[in-house]
Amino acid sequence: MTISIWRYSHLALAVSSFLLLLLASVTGVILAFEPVAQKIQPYHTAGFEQASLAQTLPLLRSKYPGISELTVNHHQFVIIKGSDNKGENLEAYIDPQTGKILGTPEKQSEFFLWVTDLHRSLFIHETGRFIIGLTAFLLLLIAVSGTMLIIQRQRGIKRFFTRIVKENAAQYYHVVLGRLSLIPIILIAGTGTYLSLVRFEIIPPEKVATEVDFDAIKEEPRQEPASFAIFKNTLLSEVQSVEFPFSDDPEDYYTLKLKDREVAVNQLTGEILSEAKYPTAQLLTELSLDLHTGRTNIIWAIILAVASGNILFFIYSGFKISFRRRAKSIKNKYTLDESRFIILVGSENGNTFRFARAIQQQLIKHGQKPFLTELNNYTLYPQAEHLIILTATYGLGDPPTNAKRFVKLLQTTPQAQPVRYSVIGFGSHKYADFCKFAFEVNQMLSHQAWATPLLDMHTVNDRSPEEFSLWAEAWSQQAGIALAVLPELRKTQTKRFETLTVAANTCCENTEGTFLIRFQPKRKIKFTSGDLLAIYPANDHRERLYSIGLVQQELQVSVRLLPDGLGSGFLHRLKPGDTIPARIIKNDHFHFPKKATGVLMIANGTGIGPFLGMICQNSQQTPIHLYGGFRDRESCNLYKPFLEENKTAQRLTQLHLALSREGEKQYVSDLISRDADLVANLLATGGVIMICGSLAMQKDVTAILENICQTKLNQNISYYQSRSQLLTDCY
Ligand SMILES: Cc1cc2nc3c(=O)[nH]c(=O)nc-3n(C[C@H](O)[C@H](O)[C@H](O)COP(=O)(O)O)c2cc1C
Repeated sequence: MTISIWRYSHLALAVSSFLLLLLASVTGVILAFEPVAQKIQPYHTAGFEQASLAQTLPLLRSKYPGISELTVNHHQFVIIKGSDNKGENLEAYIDPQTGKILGTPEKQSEFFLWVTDLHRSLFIHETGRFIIGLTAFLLLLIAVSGTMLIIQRQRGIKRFFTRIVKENAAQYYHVVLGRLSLIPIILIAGTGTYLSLVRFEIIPPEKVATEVDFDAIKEEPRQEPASFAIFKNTLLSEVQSVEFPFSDDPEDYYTLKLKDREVAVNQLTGEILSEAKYPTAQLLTELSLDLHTGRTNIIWAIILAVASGNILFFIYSGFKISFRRRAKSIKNKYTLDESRFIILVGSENGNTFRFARAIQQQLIKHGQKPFLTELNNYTLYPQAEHLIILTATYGLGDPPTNAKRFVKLLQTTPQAQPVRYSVIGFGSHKYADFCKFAFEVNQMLSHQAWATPLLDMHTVNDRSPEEFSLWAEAWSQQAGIALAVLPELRKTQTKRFETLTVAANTCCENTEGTFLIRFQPKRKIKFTSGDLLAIYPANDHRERLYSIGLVQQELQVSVRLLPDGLGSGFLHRLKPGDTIPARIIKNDHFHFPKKATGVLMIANGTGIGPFLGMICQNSQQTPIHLYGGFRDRESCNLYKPFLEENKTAQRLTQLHLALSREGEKQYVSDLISRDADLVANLLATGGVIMICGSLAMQKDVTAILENICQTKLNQNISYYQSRSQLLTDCY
């Protein structure tokens, strides 16, 4: 059964009963204090547990000849009723060992009576009792559907009590407290339902049948009550009540109402005149009352109070979670037939929609006509030029409910015209399968003839606005539409510019138009290889991003001079000593892995830039294989001395060059095919593959890696992507 069925049932039940549940819980919390208040009264006596009827009954009968009844209440206080020596009515708490009167039972407090009436029947008698009974039953169903949701969330019944990932406070405590109070709540709800069924005689009442044969009553052999076997063998703690014989007449007898049966005892001989076990329904009713009210045990009463309090919290947090999910509601100004920009969302709890709407609003601001919908609604988009997919991941790397049909739809619905796509995965590193579904979607799109990637896939950990705006900046650059920094998502962030001084620029030394430029930041700033440098070549909103290598404490970027290139032209003209304003953007997903058995770096052209820095920083001598794709030997000469030097220093294990216009005319993808065993072994033993360079190269290499994963490792490539064993930063 899918998560949504349980979720919708859970929500529907909660919505239909929440007002009554609110009332029942508040009154339940109050009523739980009644047994506590009662129990702390000083009528419990030492030795009660050991006292037998043989000790107590003769003593009481001689001390109070008019005694008619003894009762042991739920707090184990002993009460006697009858008349005293002056013929006055007697009702008192007594010490069963001495017969001493300890106090007089008071009437139940008016306040508790009032709350009990409200709790049981809403002051509307039988109708109210029925409504409350139904509410208890609904609570039972809510608890069952909630249990199913926790099992699904925790991925199996065995993991029911394992750690819960803290996504947000409402959700976290809803689940944590739900698990803790599950048993008390099921008991409250189950016993409440049962008591209503008894009350309405849906469970038919059965009478206890104690039939005494008066003709068979004997007067001999007489015994003192203290010697009656039944009295000797019965403890006071097993008794609910004892009715004393009305007179000395042999036909009057003792009636013992014990916990499980009723016994009639001859007052002269101690013989058992009749004995009847209570029917199961009656025993269950007593047990239900004990469990539902906490009347027998002060600790249980407190647990019930806490559980009822938790129900109040569940009502609050449950609605909070639902309102957040309702944030999914989609509003479109334009139809799908007229949109060039299609935004598709996979979201379970609604958060991803916030990001999608921000893109939608930005595009509208730029005069575009975006269309936003759920992944499950994927269809033909006749005007589409751009597909932007934002999706969360759930379960074992599964799609959210509103994206479950997407994979099938994508296979059966090819777009008629070429479309450029970009996928943003929303997930959390706290889960093993980080953004797995998004990786799968990206992979599937890469196999569609009509689809071309506009960008490398981006991931957003824990809904980080910074990571999302990194995608926005990259997308803006490629699409030529500035998605402003999404101020609503980055409320607290203001741009911080650094001043960088050019330390060296190799612009004049080569013919290929590729050059290395190094900067020295004016103030001490923390950055590392793989982070991004944002520059503003025209001193306006136009931003250009370059992947950073940290080399000898300087910030180095590798640039290819493009004809009319705004950013590359600007950098090419810079001379040592020049200063520029720039921003450094953290790019955590493309940092050198802290723990890896080995790293395989794949780059073409200037994509080698961040790897130069990472190799330089490899002081731990993690085995690194660098696969570099260049046109010819000449074009890799810029990096050659540096790489040789690091190889000698054992910071680089092996350099594999693929030259596309010289010798065997190879691409890096050919070398990866050739070294398939090395790749498979690396992935299987916890190594990491990093790719940086053009999207076209990335596509070819990923196809080969996909094949290696499937044939040699029996896994999908997304398995390694979601475990951060395949990192990409391509453009
Ligand atoms: C029960 C549960 C399971 C999750 N499983 C994963 C997972 O396997 N991989 C992952 O990257 N993120 C996982 N996440 C994190 C979500 O994908 C992430 O918080 C996302 O931003 C939620 O977006 P949404 O609110 O639009 O559904 C999980 C979250 C929850 C609550």
